[in-house]
Amino acid sequence: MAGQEISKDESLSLKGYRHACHVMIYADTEAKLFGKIPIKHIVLMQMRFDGFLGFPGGIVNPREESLEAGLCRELWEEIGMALKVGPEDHCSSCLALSPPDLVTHFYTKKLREEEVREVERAAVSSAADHGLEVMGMIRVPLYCLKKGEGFPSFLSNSFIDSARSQLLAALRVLGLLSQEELEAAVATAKMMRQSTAH
Ligand SMILES: O=c1[nH]cnc2c1ncn2[C@H]1C[C@H](O)[C@@H](COP(=O)(O)OP(=O)(O)O)O1
Repeated sequence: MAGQEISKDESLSLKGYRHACHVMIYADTEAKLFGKIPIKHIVLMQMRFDGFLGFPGGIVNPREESLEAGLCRELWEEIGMALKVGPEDHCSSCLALSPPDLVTHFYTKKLREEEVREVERAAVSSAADHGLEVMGMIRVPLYCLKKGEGFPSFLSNSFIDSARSQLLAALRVLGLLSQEELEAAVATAKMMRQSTAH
């Protein structure tokens, strides 16, 4: 769950807060699963060292660098290549529910499909954090197949902090999935979690 939304400027005036910046990298694609199911969009997340899914990024100290400069530095460590994320890519800033002294800033960055492939290659071959803090970049399956396979099943995973809410909000705001598709996937994921709970 996400905490209370706050403006980026207001959050930077708060005393004693830490700032975390993360980015959703995405692209359009013509690719089709099994040659027939349109994938439509590539959305990148990562499997973290702690077994949770999240977005690339990390803690930034705004007294030392801008949020965007700090995010790009974190990206260099996690994906192993320079990726420019600027203020124009800012999506939301929220007071985290836990820990209480954290602001989470979220960005979205649209690339071309070939550039996303480059990010994926660099993440494995050059990133300092690969196999350490980051176990690997992953693509989010946005389609929905029978019995909740695809996006609903993906949503049943464990996400770090507000990463799941950030994903759902970004897909809605960017129009990558419709409100109806999102609601159906969330409802199916909830049923899947209940049916597998011990
Ligand atoms: O994807 C995310 N969305 C929202 N919050 C996140 C996400 N990933 C981590 N976090 C939270 C968890 C921590 O409280 C901070 C910083 O985490 P992390 O990315 O692991 O940063 P460092 O490597 O410690 O710099 O944000």
